[in-house]
Order: sequence, then structure tokens, then C-alpha cells
Amino acid sequence: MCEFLPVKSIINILCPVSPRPRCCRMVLCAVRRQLLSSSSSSSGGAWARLLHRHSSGCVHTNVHDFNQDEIREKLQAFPGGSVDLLKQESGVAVLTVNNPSRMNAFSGSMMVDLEERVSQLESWTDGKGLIVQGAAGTFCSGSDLNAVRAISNPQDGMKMCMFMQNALTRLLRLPLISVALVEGRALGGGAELTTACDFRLMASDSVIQFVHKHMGLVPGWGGAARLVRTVGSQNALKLLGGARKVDAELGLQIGLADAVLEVPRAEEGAGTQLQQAEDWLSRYTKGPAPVIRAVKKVVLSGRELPLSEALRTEKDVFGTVWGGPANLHALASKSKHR
Ligand SMILES: CCC(=O)SCCNC(=O)CCNC(=O)[C@H](O)C(C)(C)COP(=O)(O)OP(=O)(O)OC[C@H]1O[C@@H](n2cnc3c(N)ncnc32)[C@H](O)[C@@H]1OP(=O)(O)O
Repeated sequence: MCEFLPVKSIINILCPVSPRPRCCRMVLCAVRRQLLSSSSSSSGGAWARLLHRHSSGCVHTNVHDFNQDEIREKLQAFPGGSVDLLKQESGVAVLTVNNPSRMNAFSGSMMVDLEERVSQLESWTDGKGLIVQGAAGTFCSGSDLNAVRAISNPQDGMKMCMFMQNALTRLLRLPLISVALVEGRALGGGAELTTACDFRLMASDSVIQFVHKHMGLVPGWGGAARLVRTVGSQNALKLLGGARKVDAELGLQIGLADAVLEVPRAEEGAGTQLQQAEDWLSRYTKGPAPVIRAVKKVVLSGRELPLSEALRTEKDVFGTVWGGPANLHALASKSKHR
């Protein structure tokens, strides 16, 4: 129970009345102390527990009737395309959604591929950054409508939804600074995928559109929850309620896009959009991997955890870099920050 609920919520469940009787307050104080000490004494504290949840399948592991292996097997029955991973010496990996004949729509086997690639990235200890892109100049047109039609019964739809929520939650929680490189269209689940990255870079002619309403749906891959955190509830309501097309200009205006990429013009020597994305990301991934990964961890815990847990995690992560090679080197070189 304590692994999934903040201590405050547990206390409220144990005694919901307010003001609490004195005898109740004393017992609850003891419970609170016990919960807090058990959560901070485990190896690595809150971050370790957060990671443990990831590696064990994260958000839906305890849901009745959710069996990862069973849903993996079902999804494999809808093949086509692939999700490819290129880990580079620079510490920046490129993840490519690759199904160009269907505008990079996610087949069932690609969902399984995605989860496997995320597992590979979780164990890539030298990694610092990640670029998520679509093949052949377009991002992703969401789930493969052929597969959707075939698994339109509610039970299988829910399982697919939980499988993708897990995969995308783990993607966002990677200790890598991630960027979605949006070229062409990011529709439906493709739009949701962009929100599972820390940043979004949009090509000047690209569009992100949560088309779910037109499909009689709402996002189910965690895209609505992440969208609200990125652009606020007012903007999220407009984008979802109106299935509104977000071009690069609107994207910048509402904070969905972090930068707009130039259309590459060979004669002017502008790099490809992937090159531009790598250049953009390099300002955040320059430096030693342990420090970059620590930056992502403290920001992630600040974003996801209640303040008291986030502060504890920050302390734990601080302990991993304090007195480390990069810290000692900086101290020895008497660096100035002019
Ligand atoms: C999680 C919830 C979801 O994601 S629900 C899925 C939401 N996505 C959609 O509804 C996208 C539907 N597709 C479209 O609107 C258009 O195909 C878009 C992407 C705008 C591209 O248009 P256009 O440039 O004219 O190309 P096109 O329609 O000829 O498409 C090329 C081929 O790709 C296919 N395609 C496209 N999207 C999907 C998809 N999501 N699932 C399966 N197939 C898809 C098209 O059917 C077309 O195939 P074909 O050449 O006719 O065999």
C-alpha cells in the first residue's frame, strides 16, 4: 500500500475525520513515523523505489487481470513495422517508429518492440539523451487502425491501453533527457507519444493533433495526464475537446513545442532535422553521464513525487554526485561561472 500512496493519503484513509481525536492523533503519528522510515531506509530511497516500480512493469503491475505476457502475445498477432533503437557513442540514442507504409502507425508487434527498447534503454548506464522520431519524414499516426478494429472488445482494449501506459510511463521516466522530433504528423497515439518525452521539437510544417474525439475516444496511453502537466488544463481541454491541430506556431505559444526546426536547405548547409535535434539536445546532454542522469532524476522526482518524498530523493541523488569525479574535477580547476 505504502509503495503506491503518499503517506498523507494513507493517514487520511486510516482516519478521515477532522479534527482528529487526540488518541487517534498519537497512533497516527506513530504510523506516519513508521511509514516514513520504511520509505527512506530502503536502498536509494524514493528514487530506488520509483525505479523498482519501473523495472517491475510500473503503473499497472497490481491491477487484477493484467498480465504483461498475455497481452504481449495478443499484440504480436498484429505484426508490421518495427521500433528501432540506435545507441550512439555520444550517449544520445535515437528511437525510430518505423512503419512508413502506414504513416508509422503502431501495429501490435511495434507496441511490444517499444516496450523492449525501453527496457534496453533502462539498462543503458552510459546514456544521457534520447531522440524519438518517425521514419521517412513523418512522426506517427497513432495506433494501427486495422489492429484497433480487430481488438475493439473492451477487455482487450483496456489491456492494450495499460500496456502502452506502462511503456510510455517508463519511457518518460528514463534517466535520459528526451526529445520528440516531430516531422509531418503526430496523430492520436502519435500525439500521446510526443508527450512521453521531456521536450518536443517541431518541424516548421509539422502538426500534432489529438484526434481521439473524432474517433469517439479519449487518450488512453497516458497522453491526457501528461498533456495537462505540459500545457495546463485549459489548453489541454481545448486541444482534446476540439481535436485541435497544433502547428509549430501554436505549439510554441502554448508550451507544447520547445523549439521549431528549420526546413533543411542543402544549399545553405542546414543540417537534417535529426542533426538539428541532436544539436539542440547537446546543450543539455553535454557533460558526464552521471551528472546528466542525476539532473533528470531530480527533475522527474520533483514532477512526480509529493514534496517530502521529492526532497528525500533529491538528497539521495545529490549523494551520488557529491565528491564524484566531475565534482572533484570542477573543484580542482577552480572554475568560474562568468
Ligand atoms: C490511441 C488512439 C489512436 O491512435 S486512434 C488512431 C488515430 N489515427 C488516425 O485516425 C489516423 C488516420 N489516418 C489519417 O488521418 C491519414 O492517413 C493521415 C495520417 C493524415 C495521412 O494522410 P495521407 O497523407 O493522405 O496518406 P494516406 O491516408 O493515404 O495514408 C497512407 C497509408 O497509411 C495508412 N494509414 C495512415 N494512418 C494509419 C493508421 N493509423 N492505421 C493504419 N493505417 C494507416 C492509410 O490507410 C494509407 O494506407 P493505403 O495506402 O491506403 O494502404
